[in-house]
Amino acid sequence: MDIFKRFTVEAAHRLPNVPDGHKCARLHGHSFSIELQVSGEPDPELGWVMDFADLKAAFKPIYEQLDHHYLNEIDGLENPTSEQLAIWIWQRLKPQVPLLSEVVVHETCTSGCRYRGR
Ligand SMILES: Nc1nc2c(c(=O)[nH]1)N=C([C@H](O)[C@H](O)COP(=O)(O)OP(=O)(O)OP(=O)(O)O)CN2
Ligand SMILES: [Zn+2]
Repeated sequence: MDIFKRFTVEAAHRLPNVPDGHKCARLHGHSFSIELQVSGEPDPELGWVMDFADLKAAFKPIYEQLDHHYLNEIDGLENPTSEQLAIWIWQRLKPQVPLLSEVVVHETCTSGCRYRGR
């Protein structure tokens, strides 16, 4: 069974490696929607795969590094595409949440990325 929790990260970025004239080379911001999915069997007594509150607590230090920050200034996010942000989150959260199965980054209402560790 898969459970998920969504977070909104307000952040600025620019994409430094895009071709000349690309709009994303300019500084701009997004309300990134980050969805974390955790997969496993529900505990027979508790009835849940994992307490949503524990997932929120595990993500909190990562969230705080991102929210209301300029992503390009964060170590490992010098080229903060949706793809790189999903990988960056996965690498930091997976050791804390072994049942983590997917990180989804919605950069806009129509664009985003799903990452499952590969
Ligand atoms: N594969 C990727 N492509 C693009 C990324 C990315 O992270 N990965 N990022 C961007 C920009 O950051 C941009 O802010 C988002 O791009 P886009 O979806 O083109 O944004 P729009 O709101 O302009 O989309 P429309 O649906 O066309 O209005 C670019 N590409
Ligand atoms: Zn962008």
